[in-house]
Amino acid sequence: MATDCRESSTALLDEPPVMPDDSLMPDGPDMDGDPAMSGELARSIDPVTSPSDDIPSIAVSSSTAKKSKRTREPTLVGDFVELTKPRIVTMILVTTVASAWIGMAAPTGVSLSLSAWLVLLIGTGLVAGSAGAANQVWERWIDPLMPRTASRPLASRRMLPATGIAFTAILGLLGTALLAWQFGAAPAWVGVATWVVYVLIYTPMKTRTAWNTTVGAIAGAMPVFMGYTAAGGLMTDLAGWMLFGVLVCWQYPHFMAIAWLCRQQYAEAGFKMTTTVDPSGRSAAWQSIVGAIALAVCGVILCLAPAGELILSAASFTTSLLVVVASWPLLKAALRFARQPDDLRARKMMRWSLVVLPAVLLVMTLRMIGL
Ligand code: HEM
Ligand SMILES: CC(C)=CCC/C(C)=C/CC/C(C)=C/COP(=O)(O)OP(=O)(O)O
Repeated sequence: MATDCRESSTALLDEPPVMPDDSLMPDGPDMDGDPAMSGELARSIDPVTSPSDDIPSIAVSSSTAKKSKRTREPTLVGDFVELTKPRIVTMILVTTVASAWIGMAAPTGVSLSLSAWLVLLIGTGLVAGSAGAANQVWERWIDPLMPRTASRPLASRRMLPATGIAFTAILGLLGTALLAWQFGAAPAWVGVATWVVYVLIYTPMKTRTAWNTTVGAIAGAMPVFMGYTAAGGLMTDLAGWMLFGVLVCWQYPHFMAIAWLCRQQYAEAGFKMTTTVDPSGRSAAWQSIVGAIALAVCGVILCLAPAGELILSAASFTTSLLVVVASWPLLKAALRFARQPDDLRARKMMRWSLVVLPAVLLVMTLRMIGL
C-alpha cells in the first residue's frame, strides 16, 4: 500500500518520465482515461534522484532539487509567484470568469467592459494571491515537515518572513482597492471576507480538526460572489448561490483525493485531515461521492431556474442533462475510489476534478446567457 505523496506520484507512472515539468501524464480526458494534471504533486517527480531507472522519486527539498537537471534554480520572481499558489489562483480566476458571465445574465446584471474584466481578474488574482502568501507565512513552521511543501520559499528559508508579509499586504491592499474602485463595496468586501476565512479560520483549523475542509471549501467558493456581484448580480440570487454550491461541493472530491494521496505526510506533520482521522478511506470516499452528486444537483437547479423561477423548457432540460454528463466522470471516479480506495483511483479523481469543474461551469454559463 502506498503511504505518502511520493508513492502516489510513482504509482501512476508505468514508464520512465520523459514529460516536461508541468505535465504528469500524456493521456487526454476521455471518460475512462486520466486527464492531465500539473502542479506540486506532478512536478515533484524527479527522475534524477530516482532509486531505480524507471521508478522516479519525489523532489522533497531544495538540495534534492538542485541535483535535478530538470529543476530550475529558484529565482526571486519565481519565489514570489510560488507564494501566490498560482495554480489555485488560476482556477479561482476560471470560476470568477464564469460567475461574472452568470452575474451579467442575472436580472440586475450589467455588461462588463474589457477594462472592467481586466480589473476584476487582476483584483481577484491579487487578493487570492495574497491569501495564498499569507497561508504560507502562517505555515512556514509546518510546511518544512511535508515533502510536498518543504521547498516553498518561506518553508525553505529562501525568503524572510518579513518579505512574505510585505508581499501579502501589498497584494491584498492593491487587489482590494482595485475591486472597490471599479465595482464598489460588494466584491471588495467579499474578497476581504474570503481572505479572513481562508487565512485566519481555515489555516489554523488544519492542525485541529478535519472539519477544516468544510471551512476551506467555503473559502474556496466565496470568490464566485466577487465575480457575480461585480457584474451586477445580487447576493440574494438563486444563481449566485447555486454557483457557490457547485464550488463548495466540488472541493470534496477535489481535496479528498489529495488528502488520500498525501495522508502519510499530513499525519506526520500533524495535520488533521479526513484521511488521517479515518485512514481506511471510507469517509473520504463517501464525502467525495456526496460532493460529486451535490455539485450536479446545484448545476441542474441553476439550469432549471436561471432567474430564480422554474422554467420547463428544452434549454432547461438540455443543459441539465449536460451538467449531469459533465459531472459524471467525477462521480464515477469517486465511486471507483469508494469501491477500492487506492492511489491510482485517488489520482484519477483529483485529475477529473480539474476537468469537471470548468466543464460544469461552462454549461451553467451557457444556460444563463440564454442557451
Ligand atoms: C477545501 C478546499 C481545498 C483544499 C484543501 C485544496 C487543497 C489543495 C492542495 C493541497 C493542492 C496541492 C496538491 C499538490 O501538492 O500539487 C491543491 C491543488 C490544486 N487546487 Fe485545491 N484545494 C481546495 C480548493 C481549491 C479551490 C477552491 C480551487 C480553485 C477553484 C482549487 C484549485 C486547485 C488547483 C488548480 C490545484 C493544482 C492542481 C495541480 O497540481 O495541477 N482548489 N489543492
Ligand atoms: C479572493 C480570495 C481571497 C481567494 C482565496 C481563495 C483561496 C485561496 C482558496 C483556497 C482553497 C484552499 C482551501 C486551498 C488549500 O489550501 P491549503 O493551505 O490546504 O494548501 P497547502 O497545504 O498546499 O498549503
